[in-house]
Amino acid sequence: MAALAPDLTRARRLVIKIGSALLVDADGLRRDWLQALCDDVADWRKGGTDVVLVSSGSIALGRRVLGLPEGALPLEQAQAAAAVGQIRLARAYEEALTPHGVTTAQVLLTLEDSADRRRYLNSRATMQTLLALGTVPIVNENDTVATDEIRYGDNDRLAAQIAVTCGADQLLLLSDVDGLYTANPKTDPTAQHLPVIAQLTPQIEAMGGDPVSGLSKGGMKTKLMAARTAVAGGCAMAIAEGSVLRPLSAVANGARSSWFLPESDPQLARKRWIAAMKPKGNLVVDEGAAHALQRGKSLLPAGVRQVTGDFGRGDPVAIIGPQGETLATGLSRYTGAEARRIAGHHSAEIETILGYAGRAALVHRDDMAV
Ligand SMILES: Nc1ncnc2c1ncn2[C@@H]1O[C@H](COP(=O)(O)OP(=O)(O)O)[C@@H](O)[C@H]1O
Ligand SMILES: N[C@@H](CCC(=O)OP(=O)(O)O)C(=O)O
Repeated sequence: MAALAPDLTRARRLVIKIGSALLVDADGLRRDWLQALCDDVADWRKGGTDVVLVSSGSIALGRRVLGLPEGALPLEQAQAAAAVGQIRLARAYEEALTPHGVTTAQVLLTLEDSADRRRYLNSRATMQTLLALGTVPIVNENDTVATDEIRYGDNDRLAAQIAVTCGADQLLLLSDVDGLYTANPKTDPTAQHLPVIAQLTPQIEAMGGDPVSGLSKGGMKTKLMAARTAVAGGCAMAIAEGSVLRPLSAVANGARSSWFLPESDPQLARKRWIAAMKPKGNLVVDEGAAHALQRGKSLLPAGVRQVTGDFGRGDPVAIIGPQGETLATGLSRYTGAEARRIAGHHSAEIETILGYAGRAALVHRDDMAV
């Protein structure tokens, strides 16, 4: 393993993406392989790593059960196959992990669940809770309802989004290739393997070639797009050969792979992401609150003089100083209507004013880019 590559055995929170071809072959579900993968997953859980599995395979499994023909399927048939396959897929993971005392949970998402702020916060909270409870979430795209406009279409990018959403420090894409090469190794015998990619330069991005289909499903292209999301979100990403039994142990023991190094720590990446958001409202604060923010404190309702805009919980708001200068962008823990009612009041009064106990801070320092 290259010196700079992260150590898989030391992952704090690990997201693993499993492609359809690894799970399903001409004879159906590869149960022995799945059991060996889950034996690895259980070992990593025992070692204290939180694990999320992003698994493809619902369409590949379902189409076999339904006896659908080879080749591309019309959308309705792919969705029907996904419905039939997903239930079997989730069951197979459950059967492989239960003997290890590991509880599984099924999570089905669409692109909208990360694009829409409220749904994003909801799915993030659910994932955090599932991990805090010690379960292994099994994630897939909700293919049965996801039409073209709202679907990722490939689980590489879904896995990267999940990794960033959950604050994972490592993402492992298990594929049929042991990493990124300077060109497609299946067609170019001179292609060189790249063990560590410290920066996603345009030269590296060009190595992905063209997507296999209009949906960018498959190939290296979507893996490089996933890498961009992961590393910008502070998560290291690896591409490794997954067809061997116990692929996590293989990588940990030095099997060839490619690692993309994170750009920054997740907290810094999150602040950058917040800073780039378009505010949906303004909170004008007094001198005391402005000073508190400079010292890294949260914004309490007591320091807020004026609230403008119609925003929801979790929406971005601009925090404006007494002289009209923009001090920060942050995510509001209250709606615009609620913020107007509690502005200027002490946090202890929130329950009396709103009729329920809310958070003490209007914008928490973790959710603020100053
Ligand atoms: N620069 C490259 N380096 C490695 N593989 C590449 C490259 N360009 C294209 N590929 C192709 O990408 C394939 C892996 O993508 P894909 O088949 O979609 O895997 P998965 O099913 O795991 O998502 C490899 O088998 C290889 O043929
Ligand atoms: N969500 C789809 C898989 C999409 C996908 O990315 O597939 P693959 O390229 O095999 O990882 C399914 O479960 O069939």
